[in-house]
Amino acid sequence: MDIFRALPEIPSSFGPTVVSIGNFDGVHCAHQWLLAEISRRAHELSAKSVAVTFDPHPSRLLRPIGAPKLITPMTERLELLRASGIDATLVLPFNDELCKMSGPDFVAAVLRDALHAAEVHEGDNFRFGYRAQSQAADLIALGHDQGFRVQIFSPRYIRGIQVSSSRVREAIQSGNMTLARALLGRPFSIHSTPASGRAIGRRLTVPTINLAPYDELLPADGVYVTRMKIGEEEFDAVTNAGTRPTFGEDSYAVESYLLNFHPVNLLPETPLELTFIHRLREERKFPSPEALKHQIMQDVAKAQRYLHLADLLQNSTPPSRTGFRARISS
Ligand SMILES: Cc1cc2nc3c(=O)[nH]c(=O)nc-3n(C[C@H](O)[C@H](O)[C@H](O)COP(=O)(O)O)c2cc1C
Ligand SMILES: Nc1ncnc2c1ncn2[C@@H]1O[C@H](COP(=O)(O)OP(=O)(O)O)[C@@H](O)[C@H]1O
Repeated sequence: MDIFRALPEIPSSFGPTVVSIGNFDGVHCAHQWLLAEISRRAHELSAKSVAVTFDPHPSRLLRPIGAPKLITPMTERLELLRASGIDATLVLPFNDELCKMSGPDFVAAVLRDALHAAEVHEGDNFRFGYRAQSQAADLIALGHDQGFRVQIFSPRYIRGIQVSSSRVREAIQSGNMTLARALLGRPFSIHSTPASGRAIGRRLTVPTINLAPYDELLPADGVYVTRMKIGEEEFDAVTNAGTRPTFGEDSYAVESYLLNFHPVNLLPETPLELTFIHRLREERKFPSPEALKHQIMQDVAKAQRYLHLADLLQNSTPPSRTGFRARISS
Protein backbone atom coordinates (compact mmCIF):
# COMPACT_ATOMS: atom_id res chain seq x y z
CA MET A 1 0.00 0.00 0.00
CA ASP A 2 1.33 3.45 -0.90
CA ILE A 3 1.19 6.05 1.86
CA PHE A 4 1.10 9.72 0.84
CA ARG A 5 1.38 12.33 3.57
CA ALA A 6 0.74 15.42 1.45
CA LEU A 7 -0.89 16.16 -1.90
CA PRO A 8 2.41 16.90 -3.73
CA GLU A 9 3.61 13.35 -2.89
CA ILE A 10 0.95 11.87 -5.18
CA PRO A 11 2.44 11.23 -8.64
CA SER A 12 0.64 13.27 -11.31
CA SER A 13 -0.07 10.04 -13.24
CA PHE A 14 -1.77 8.45 -10.17
CA GLY A 15 -5.35 7.40 -10.80
CA PRO A 16 -8.08 7.13 -11.80
CA THR A 17 -9.10 6.30 -8.24
CA VAL A 18 -12.01 4.99 -6.20
CA VAL A 19 -11.91 6.91 -2.93
CA SER A 20 -13.34 6.89 0.56
CA ILE A 21 -12.68 9.76 2.97
CA GLY A 22 -12.89 9.47 6.76
CA ASN A 23 -11.09 9.21 10.06
CA PHE A 24 -11.30 5.42 9.95
CA ASP A 25 -10.63 5.30 13.72
CA GLY A 26 -10.88 1.66 14.74
CA VAL A 27 -11.09 0.43 11.13
CA HIS A 28 -14.30 -1.25 12.34
CA CYS A 29 -16.67 -3.58 10.49
CA ALA A 30 -18.40 -0.81 8.54
CA HIS A 31 -15.03 0.71 7.53
CA GLN A 32 -13.81 -2.73 6.45
CA TRP A 33 -16.94 -3.25 4.35
CA LEU A 34 -16.46 0.15 2.68
CA LEU A 35 -12.78 -0.59 2.03
CA ALA A 36 -13.68 -3.93 0.45
CA GLU A 37 -16.19 -2.09 -1.76
CA ILE A 38 -13.68 0.50 -3.00
CA SER A 39 -11.19 -2.30 -3.70
CA ARG A 40 -13.81 -4.23 -5.67
CA ARG A 41 -14.91 -1.19 -7.68
CA ALA A 42 -11.31 -0.11 -8.32
CA HIS A 43 -10.62 -3.55 -9.71
CA GLU A 44 -13.68 -3.36 -11.99
CA LEU A 45 -12.69 0.11 -13.24
CA SER A 46 -8.95 -0.64 -13.53
CA ALA A 47 -8.51 2.16 -11.01
CA LYS A 48 -6.74 2.42 -7.65
CA SER A 49 -8.52 2.23 -4.30
CA VAL A 50 -7.58 5.06 -1.93
CA ALA A 51 -8.54 5.93 1.65
CA VAL A 52 -8.15 9.58 2.62
CA THR A 53 -7.67 10.15 6.32
CA PHE A 54 -6.48 12.90 8.65
CA ASP A 55 -3.70 13.31 11.20
CA PRO A 56 -4.26 14.37 13.88
CA HIS A 57 -7.94 13.46 14.30
CA PRO A 58 -9.83 16.69 13.39
CA SER A 59 -11.39 16.84 16.87
CA ARG A 60 -7.89 17.37 18.36
CA LEU A 61 -7.79 20.73 16.56
CA LEU A 62 -11.48 21.59 16.75
CA ARG A 63 -12.08 20.81 20.43
CA PRO A 64 -8.76 19.90 22.09
CA ILE A 65 -10.46 19.43 25.49
CA GLY A 66 -12.71 16.41 25.37
CA ALA A 67 -11.44 15.12 22.00
CA PRO A 68 -11.99 11.36 21.91
CA LYS A 69 -9.05 9.06 22.58
CA LEU A 70 -8.14 6.97 19.58
CA ILE A 71 -9.16 3.33 19.19
CA THR A 72 -6.34 2.95 16.68
CA PRO A 73 -3.41 5.41 16.76
CA MET A 74 -2.08 6.23 13.27
CA THR A 75 0.51 3.41 13.07
CA GLU A 76 -2.13 0.73 13.80
CA ARG A 77 -4.71 2.47 11.63
CA LEU A 78 -2.33 2.39 8.65
CA GLU A 79 -1.50 -1.26 9.35
CA LEU A 80 -5.21 -2.18 9.32
CA LEU A 81 -5.81 -0.13 6.17
CA ARG A 82 -2.93 -1.95 4.53
CA ALA A 83 -4.40 -5.30 5.61
CA SER A 84 -7.74 -4.36 4.00
CA GLY A 85 -6.01 -4.63 0.62
CA ILE A 86 -6.51 -1.04 -0.66
CA ASP A 87 -3.85 0.42 -2.96
CA ALA A 88 -3.07 3.67 -1.14
CA THR A 89 -3.81 5.89 1.85
CA LEU A 90 -3.51 9.64 1.77
CA VAL A 91 -2.89 10.99 5.29
CA LEU A 92 -3.69 14.71 5.18
CA PRO A 93 -2.19 16.84 7.96
CA PHE A 94 -5.26 18.31 9.66
CA ASN A 95 -4.02 21.86 10.17
CA ASP A 96 -5.60 25.30 10.16
CA GLU A 97 -5.45 25.54 6.37
CA LEU A 98 -7.27 22.25 5.79
CA CYS A 99 -9.73 23.03 8.57
CA LYS A 100 -10.76 26.27 6.84
CA MET A 101 -11.02 24.79 3.34
CA SER A 102 -14.56 24.81 1.94
CA GLY A 103 -16.21 21.58 0.74
CA PRO A 104 -16.01 22.54 -2.96
CA ASP A 105 -12.33 23.57 -2.61
CA PHE A 106 -11.52 20.28 -0.87
CA VAL A 107 -13.21 18.30 -3.63
CA ALA A 108 -11.39 20.24 -6.36
CA ALA A 109 -7.93 20.05 -4.74
CA VAL A 110 -8.02 16.50 -3.35
CA LEU A 111 -10.54 14.44 -5.29
CA ARG A 112 -10.31 16.04 -8.73
CA ASP A 113 -6.77 17.43 -9.11
CA ALA A 114 -4.68 15.13 -6.88
CA LEU A 115 -6.52 11.79 -6.99
CA HIS A 116 -8.39 12.00 -10.32
CA ALA A 117 -11.36 10.35 -8.59
CA ALA A 118 -13.68 8.26 -10.74
CA GLU A 119 -15.89 7.23 -7.79
CA VAL A 120 -16.26 8.28 -4.16
CA HIS A 121 -17.91 6.01 -1.56
CA GLU A 122 -19.19 7.33 1.77
CA GLY A 123 -21.61 6.58 4.55
CA ASP A 124 -24.80 8.67 4.55
CA ASN A 125 -23.68 10.74 7.59
CA PHE A 126 -20.59 12.01 5.70
CA ARG A 127 -19.75 15.68 6.38
CA PHE A 128 -16.83 17.64 4.98
CA GLY A 129 -15.38 21.11 4.38
CA TYR A 130 -15.19 24.10 6.74
CA ARG A 131 -17.32 23.54 9.87
CA ALA A 132 -18.54 20.28 8.28
CA GLN A 133 -20.95 22.41 6.25
CA SER A 134 -21.03 20.09 3.21
CA GLN A 135 -22.79 16.75 3.25
CA ALA A 136 -23.47 13.70 1.09
CA ALA A 137 -25.97 15.54 -1.18
CA ASP A 138 -23.34 18.25 -1.84
CA LEU A 139 -20.76 15.60 -2.69
CA ILE A 140 -23.18 14.06 -5.19
CA ALA A 141 -23.76 17.50 -6.80
CA LEU A 142 -20.02 18.26 -6.89
CA GLY A 143 -19.41 14.82 -8.41
CA HIS A 144 -21.87 15.65 -11.23
CA ASP A 145 -19.95 18.86 -11.99
CA GLN A 146 -16.46 17.42 -11.71
CA GLY A 147 -16.94 14.04 -13.33
CA PHE A 148 -17.01 11.43 -10.55
CA ARG A 149 -19.77 9.14 -9.33
CA VAL A 150 -20.78 9.09 -5.68
CA GLN A 151 -22.03 6.03 -3.88
CA ILE A 152 -23.67 6.59 -0.48
CA PHE A 153 -24.22 3.71 1.94
CA SER A 154 -26.83 3.42 4.65
CA PRO A 155 -25.46 2.51 8.09
CA ARG A 156 -24.49 -0.98 9.01
CA TYR A 157 -26.03 -2.57 12.12
CA ILE A 158 -24.66 -5.37 14.27
CA ARG A 159 -26.83 -6.75 17.10
CA GLY A 160 -29.21 -3.85 16.43
CA ILE A 161 -26.43 -1.32 17.05
CA GLN A 162 -25.28 1.11 14.37
CA VAL A 163 -21.57 0.50 13.84
CA SER A 164 -19.58 3.68 14.45
CA SER A 165 -16.28 4.69 16.06
CA SER A 166 -18.23 6.33 18.91
CA ARG A 167 -20.12 3.11 19.68
CA VAL A 168 -16.85 1.15 19.63
CA ARG A 169 -15.32 3.69 22.04
CA GLU A 170 -18.32 3.41 24.37
CA ALA A 171 -18.09 -0.38 24.37
CA ILE A 172 -14.37 -0.31 25.21
CA GLN A 173 -14.73 2.40 27.86
CA SER A 174 -17.46 0.41 29.59
CA GLY A 175 -15.39 -2.79 29.48
CA ASN A 176 -17.77 -4.55 27.09
CA MET A 177 -15.09 -6.35 25.10
CA THR A 178 -17.54 -8.75 23.51
CA LEU A 179 -19.49 -5.89 21.94
CA ALA A 180 -16.24 -4.11 20.98
CA ARG A 181 -15.10 -7.26 19.21
CA ALA A 182 -18.41 -7.60 17.35
CA LEU A 183 -18.29 -3.97 16.16
CA LEU A 184 -14.58 -4.02 15.30
CA GLY A 185 -14.64 -7.42 13.61
CA ARG A 186 -11.64 -8.38 15.79
CA PRO A 187 -10.81 -8.09 19.49
CA PHE A 188 -9.61 -4.71 20.76
CA SER A 189 -5.85 -4.50 21.19
CA ILE A 190 -3.21 -1.91 22.01
CA HIS A 191 0.45 -1.68 21.08
CA SER A 192 3.01 -0.61 23.65
CA THR A 193 6.37 -1.44 25.24
CA PRO A 194 7.31 -2.74 28.72
CA ALA A 195 7.82 -0.50 31.72
CA SER A 196 9.21 -1.45 35.11
CA GLY A 197 6.78 -2.18 37.95
CA ARG A 198 7.34 -1.69 41.68
CA ALA A 199 8.44 -5.34 42.15
CA ILE A 200 5.61 -5.79 44.68
CA GLY A 201 3.90 -8.47 42.62
CA ARG A 202 6.83 -10.84 42.52
CA ARG A 203 7.05 -10.74 46.34
CA LEU A 204 3.42 -10.47 47.41
CA THR A 205 1.00 -11.44 44.62
CA VAL A 206 2.10 -12.50 41.12
CA PRO A 207 4.84 -11.17 38.81
CA THR A 208 3.52 -9.04 35.99
CA ILE A 209 4.66 -7.31 32.84
CA ASN A 210 3.70 -3.65 33.09
CA LEU A 211 2.94 -1.57 30.01
CA ALA A 212 4.55 1.80 29.40
CA PRO A 213 2.13 4.73 29.95
CA TYR A 214 -0.43 4.73 27.13
CA ASP A 215 -2.28 7.91 26.14
CA GLU A 216 -4.98 6.59 23.84
CA LEU A 217 -8.15 4.59 24.48
CA LEU A 218 -8.05 1.91 27.20
CA PRO A 219 -10.82 -0.29 28.60
CA ALA A 220 -12.56 0.58 31.87
CA ASP A 221 -10.53 -0.21 35.00
CA GLY A 222 -10.84 -3.89 35.90
CA VAL A 223 -9.49 -7.37 35.34
CA TYR A 224 -9.53 -8.91 31.87
CA VAL A 225 -8.76 -12.14 30.06
CA THR A 226 -6.12 -11.07 27.56
CA ARG A 227 -3.44 -12.28 25.19
CA MET A 228 -0.03 -10.65 25.10
CA LYS A 229 2.18 -10.76 22.06
CA ILE A 230 5.84 -10.18 22.91
CA GLY A 231 7.71 -9.74 19.65
CA GLU A 232 6.47 -12.76 17.69
CA GLU A 233 5.44 -14.91 20.69
CA GLU A 234 1.90 -14.98 22.08
CA PHE A 235 0.93 -15.72 25.71
CA ASP A 236 -2.41 -16.16 27.47
CA ALA A 237 -2.74 -13.67 30.31
CA VAL A 238 -4.87 -12.00 32.95
CA THR A 239 -4.51 -8.24 33.01
CA ASN A 240 -5.37 -5.61 35.57
CA ALA A 241 -6.00 -2.06 34.36
CA GLY A 242 -6.37 0.34 37.26
CA THR A 243 -4.96 2.12 40.28
CA ARG A 244 -4.25 -0.94 42.49
CA PRO A 245 -5.99 0.35 45.65
CA THR A 246 -4.83 -2.63 47.76
CA PHE A 247 -1.33 -1.16 47.88
CA GLY A 248 -2.19 2.35 49.03
CA GLU A 249 -1.27 5.38 46.93
CA ASP A 250 -3.14 5.39 43.63
CA SER A 251 -0.87 4.63 40.72
CA TYR A 252 -2.41 3.66 37.39
CA ALA A 253 -0.96 0.68 35.51
CA VAL A 254 -1.89 -1.90 32.92
CA GLU A 255 -0.16 -5.13 34.00
CA SER A 256 -0.36 -8.70 32.85
CA TYR A 257 0.32 -12.00 34.55
CA LEU A 258 1.19 -14.48 31.82
CA LEU A 259 -0.41 -17.90 32.26
CA ASN A 260 2.00 -19.92 30.15
CA PHE A 261 5.05 -17.84 30.99
CA HIS A 262 8.60 -18.70 30.03
CA PRO A 263 11.49 -16.27 30.33
CA VAL A 264 11.65 -13.79 27.46
CA ASN A 265 14.14 -11.11 26.60
CA LEU A 266 12.26 -7.94 27.54
CA LEU A 267 13.96 -4.71 26.53
CA PRO A 268 12.44 -1.26 27.02
CA GLU A 269 11.82 -1.13 23.26
CA THR A 270 10.42 -4.68 22.83
CA PRO A 271 7.04 -4.35 21.05
CA LEU A 272 4.07 -5.63 23.05
CA GLU A 273 0.54 -6.12 21.74
CA LEU A 274 -2.11 -6.62 24.39
CA THR A 275 -5.47 -7.97 23.22
CA PHE A 276 -8.46 -7.56 25.55
CA ILE A 277 -10.78 -10.54 25.22
CA HIS A 278 -13.21 -10.56 28.13
CA ARG A 279 -13.83 -8.57 31.30
CA LEU A 280 -13.74 -10.70 34.45
CA ARG A 281 -14.46 -8.22 37.25
CA GLU A 282 -13.91 -4.74 38.61
CA GLU A 283 -10.74 -3.79 40.44
CA ARG A 284 -11.22 -3.85 44.24
CA LYS A 285 -9.36 -2.93 47.41
CA PHE A 286 -8.46 -6.15 49.23
CA PRO A 287 -7.74 -6.34 52.98
CA SER A 288 -4.33 -7.97 52.38
CA PRO A 289 -1.95 -9.04 49.60
CA GLU A 290 -2.85 -12.68 50.45
CA ALA A 291 -6.56 -12.01 49.83
CA LEU A 292 -5.69 -10.33 46.51
CA LYS A 293 -3.42 -13.24 45.53
CA HIS A 294 -6.24 -15.70 46.31
CA GLN A 295 -8.58 -13.67 44.06
CA ILE A 296 -5.95 -13.50 41.28
CA MET A 297 -5.69 -17.31 41.34
CA GLN A 298 -9.48 -17.47 40.84
CA ASP A 299 -9.15 -14.97 37.96
CA VAL A 300 -6.51 -17.24 36.43
CA ALA A 301 -8.77 -20.31 36.66
CA LYS A 302 -11.67 -18.40 35.06
CA ALA A 303 -9.40 -17.07 32.32
CA GLN A 304 -8.13 -20.55 31.51
CA ARG A 305 -11.70 -21.88 31.23
CA TYR A 306 -12.75 -18.89 29.10
CA LEU A 307 -9.83 -19.20 26.68
CA HIS A 308 -10.33 -22.95 26.39
CA LEU A 309 -14.04 -22.51 25.55
CA ALA A 310 -13.30 -19.62 23.18
CA ASP A 311 -10.81 -21.78 21.27
CA LEU A 312 -13.37 -24.59 21.01
CA LEU A 313 -16.08 -22.18 19.78
CA GLN A 314 -13.82 -20.44 17.30
CA ASN A 315 -13.31 -23.71 15.49
CA SER A 316 -17.06 -24.24 15.10
CA THR A 317 -18.59 -20.74 14.38
CA PRO A 318 -19.75 -19.97 10.79
CA PRO A 319 -18.62 -16.58 9.37
CA SER A 320 -21.06 -13.67 9.98
CA ARG A 321 -23.05 -12.00 7.21
CA THR A 322 -22.94 -8.31 6.28
CA GLY A 323 -25.96 -6.17 5.46
CA PHE A 324 -25.32 -2.83 3.75
CA ARG A 325 -27.78 -1.27 1.32
CA ALA A 326 -26.45 1.10 -1.32
CA ARG A 327 -27.94 4.22 -2.88
CA ILE A 328 -26.15 5.04 -6.11
CA SER A 329 -25.97 8.42 -7.78
CA SER A 330 -25.23 8.99 -11.48
C1 LIG B 1 -5.02 -10.46 37.43
C2 LIG B 1 -4.74 -9.31 38.34
C3 LIG B 1 -5.75 -8.79 39.11
C4 LIG B 1 -5.52 -7.72 39.97
N1 LIG B 1 -6.54 -7.22 40.71
C5 LIG B 1 -6.31 -6.21 41.59
C6 LIG B 1 -7.36 -5.69 42.41
O1 LIG B 1 -8.53 -6.08 42.31
N2 LIG B 1 -7.05 -4.72 43.29
C7 LIG B 1 -5.78 -4.22 43.42
O2 LIG B 1 -5.56 -3.37 44.26
N3 LIG B 1 -4.77 -4.67 42.63
C8 LIG B 1 -5.00 -5.64 41.73
N4 LIG B 1 -3.98 -6.12 40.95
C9 LIG B 1 -2.71 -5.40 40.91
C10 LIG B 1 -1.72 -5.82 41.94
O3 LIG B 1 -1.99 -5.05 43.07
C11 LIG B 1 -0.35 -5.48 41.38
O4 LIG B 1 0.02 -6.53 40.53
C12 LIG B 1 0.66 -5.23 42.43
O5 LIG B 1 0.34 -4.01 43.01
C13 LIG B 1 2.07 -5.23 41.85
O6 LIG B 1 2.40 -3.97 41.34
P1 LIG B 1 3.78 -3.73 40.60
O7 LIG B 1 3.66 -4.30 39.21
O8 LIG B 1 3.92 -2.22 40.54
O9 LIG B 1 4.87 -4.38 41.39
C14 LIG B 1 -4.21 -7.18 40.08
C15 LIG B 1 -3.18 -7.71 39.28
C16 LIG B 1 -3.42 -8.76 38.43
C17 LIG B 1 -2.29 -9.32 37.61
N1 LIG C 1 3.87 -15.41 34.84
C1 LIG C 1 4.55 -14.28 34.64
N2 LIG C 1 3.93 -13.23 34.03
C2 LIG C 1 4.59 -12.09 33.81
N3 LIG C 1 5.86 -11.88 34.15
C3 LIG C 1 6.54 -12.90 34.75
C4 LIG C 1 5.90 -14.12 35.03
N4 LIG C 1 6.82 -14.92 35.65
C5 LIG C 1 7.95 -14.24 35.76
N5 LIG C 1 7.82 -13.02 35.20
C6 LIG C 1 8.91 -12.05 35.14
O1 LIG C 1 8.77 -11.20 36.26
C7 LIG C 1 9.03 -9.86 35.88
C8 LIG C 1 8.16 -8.99 36.69
O2 LIG C 1 8.50 -9.12 38.00
P1 LIG C 1 8.28 -7.92 38.94
O3 LIG C 1 9.05 -6.76 38.41
O4 LIG C 1 8.51 -8.30 40.33
O5 LIG C 1 6.71 -7.72 38.69
P2 LIG C 1 5.84 -6.65 39.35
O6 LIG C 1 6.54 -5.36 39.15
O7 LIG C 1 4.55 -6.78 38.66
O8 LIG C 1 5.79 -7.04 40.78
C9 LIG C 1 8.71 -9.75 34.40
O9 LIG C 1 9.60 -8.88 33.76
C10 LIG C 1 8.88 -11.17 33.91
O10 LIG C 1 10.08 -11.33 33.20
